[in-house]
Amino acid sequence: MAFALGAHFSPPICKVGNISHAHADDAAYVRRAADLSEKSAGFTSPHPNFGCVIATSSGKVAGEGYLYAQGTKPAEVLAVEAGGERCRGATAYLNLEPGDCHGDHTAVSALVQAGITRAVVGIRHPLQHLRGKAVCALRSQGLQVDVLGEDLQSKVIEEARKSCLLVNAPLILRACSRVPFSVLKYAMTLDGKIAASSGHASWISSKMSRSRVFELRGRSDAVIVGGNTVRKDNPRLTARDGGGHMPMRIVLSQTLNLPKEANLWDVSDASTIVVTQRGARRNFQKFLASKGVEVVEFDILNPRDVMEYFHDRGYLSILWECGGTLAASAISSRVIHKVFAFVAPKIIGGKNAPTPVGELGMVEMSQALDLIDICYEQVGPDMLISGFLQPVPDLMPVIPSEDETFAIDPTVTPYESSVISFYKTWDPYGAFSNFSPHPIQMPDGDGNYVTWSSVEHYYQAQKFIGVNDPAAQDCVEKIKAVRSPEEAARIGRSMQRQYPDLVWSSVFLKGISNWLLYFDYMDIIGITKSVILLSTADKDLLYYFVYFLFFGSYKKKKKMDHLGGPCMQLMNEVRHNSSPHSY
Ligand SMILES: NC(=O)C1=CN([C@@H]2O[C@H](COP(=O)(O)OP(=O)(O)OC[C@H]3O[C@@H](n4cnc5c(N)ncnc54)[C@H](OP(=O)(O)O)[C@@H]3O)[C@@H](O)[C@H]2O)C=CC1
Ligand SMILES: Nc1c(N[C@@H]2O[C@H](COP(=O)(O)O)[C@@H](O)[C@H]2O)[nH]c(=O)[nH]c1=O
Repeated sequence: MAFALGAHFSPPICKVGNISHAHADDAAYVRRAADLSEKSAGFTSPHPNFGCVIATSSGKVAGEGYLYAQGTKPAEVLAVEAGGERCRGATAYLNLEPGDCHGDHTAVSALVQAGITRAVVGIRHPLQHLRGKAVCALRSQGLQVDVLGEDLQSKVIEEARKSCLLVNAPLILRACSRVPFSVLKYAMTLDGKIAASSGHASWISSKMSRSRVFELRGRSDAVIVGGNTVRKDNPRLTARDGGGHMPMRIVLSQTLNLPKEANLWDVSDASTIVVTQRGARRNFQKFLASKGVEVVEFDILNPRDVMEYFHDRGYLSILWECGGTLAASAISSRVIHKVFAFVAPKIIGGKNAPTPVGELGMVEMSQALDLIDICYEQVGPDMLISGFLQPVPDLMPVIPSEDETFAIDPTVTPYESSVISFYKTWDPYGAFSNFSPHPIQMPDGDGNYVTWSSVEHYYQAQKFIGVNDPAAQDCVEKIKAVRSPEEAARIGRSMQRQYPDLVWSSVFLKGISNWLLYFDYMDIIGITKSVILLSTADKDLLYYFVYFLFFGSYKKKKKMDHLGGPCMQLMNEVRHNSSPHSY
């Protein structure tokens, strides 16, 4: 699949004065960058969408690129590679200011070295620790940098800026709130029902609409349903594209009165988490755990707390495919940002047939929630109506960080400052992440050094190396071949789910050495152990991957099975020993 193109895109011609002509061109190229940036959707877990278009002074596109996945080549690098010599004196159009999770200014250096003389940036990076850095770096290298809405202002520019905001809405939201971007999707008949009175709902929307839903799932970190939808529909909630990104499946159930036989308990294709109320049906919780389903308990199960929890676990984008009961609760809790309603030209009737949104406590039409930025699209015989329930926060002038908001309004709780949380490479401290895109060299069984694209590639492959089974060897080769650490993780985890016995014992034995490798890896990427010691001296280092079943759960301090305990012990030693750790 090509993702760096020498494309044939030309901006629409505008015949009004020179400035508006230039603005129309700039706006069209930035919009093109925003459209391109979306092409990565569904390949890996959602990540910031970056696109880059390079246009020559005569208005021809020299090269284009988009970020395929976390940890792969930046869009700017791909675009200058495609543009070659034609980049000299050209303008680079970026929907989003580059983020520097590599620690080596890759995107900025690529543009400078290619001879780009002007950059037009759709929006500044929303994350505080990256915001403005690349714009400054490019300017300090002598490039003219125009940021939409700051250096360029007009109606067309404003529209282009908006397309940049929309294409990265989940990231923007992450910068200013503590919940993931949530989309409520449903399919209803023309008379507003999401099922017949019997509860039967397959199918309301057409095959084409349902394929569109698979695509939406592929763009999401997780899909959520309520307990009743599990009981009535026995859904699978997979993206169905055979090998692409599979969202986590999440069930919210207070009673845990769920069937023993359910498609969601088969975790061979995708993982499932059941979120429930503390103490609910302990035996059923054990049963779910035996199936490989994670159970998370809350004191009171409300959508906002659940969303804050998944935000803290690094989730960026959630698709709600529940019925009206949970949908109403989620809307009331103000966690739903966007709605996708598929309306099918069918009438089913039924006084008690369920509707998409249950009780919201509104009594007058003036209280109705108005959608904004509405789109109407025909999908086969159905109409898809989408729109935002809450505006995407504007970055102008600057979204205050939660810490800054706390300084003004102490009732707003800032992030727990004693915890360093990282998972995604673009988060603060993201370079610590096992997804960080730095190749490592590790000795193989014969002592020869082999290069792995990232620690994640190496780690996932270790699960199968030495396992005497052709399927395991095939899996190692697949892991080696994929470009992004997240793809490596997907292959490794899905094999692990399919063949738990094959994998487990070998991983267990290798576990500690992998952890030690992790510290070596930090040396490789230039973060020495002493820096770790300094920067974490009075902090709890919260490694998200200790959530994984294998490591046990450090945060919940519940199960320190497998590696959870030894990891924390080792970390405490590293943190508190002044002498270098011996390994
Ligand atoms: N056409 C469509 O797009 C869709 C249609 N449907 C249809 O809708 C019907 C089911 O609708 P509905 O009963 O509303 O299903 P929901 O998916 O909304 O499930 C409701 C259940 O969610 C759980 N829940 C957990 N936390 C909360 C909370 N804070 N507030 C509310 N509920 C919570 C409870 O589960 P528990 O009881 O286990 O504690 C509750 O009974 C089915 O007939 C199904 O076919 C469903 C989804 C989409
Ligand atoms: N009935 C209905 C939908 N229902 C939703 O899809 C789920 C089933 O997903 P799966 O088992 O993966 O095919 C179901 O539980 C409910 O959330 N969706 C739609 O796009 N159109 C429809 O007509």
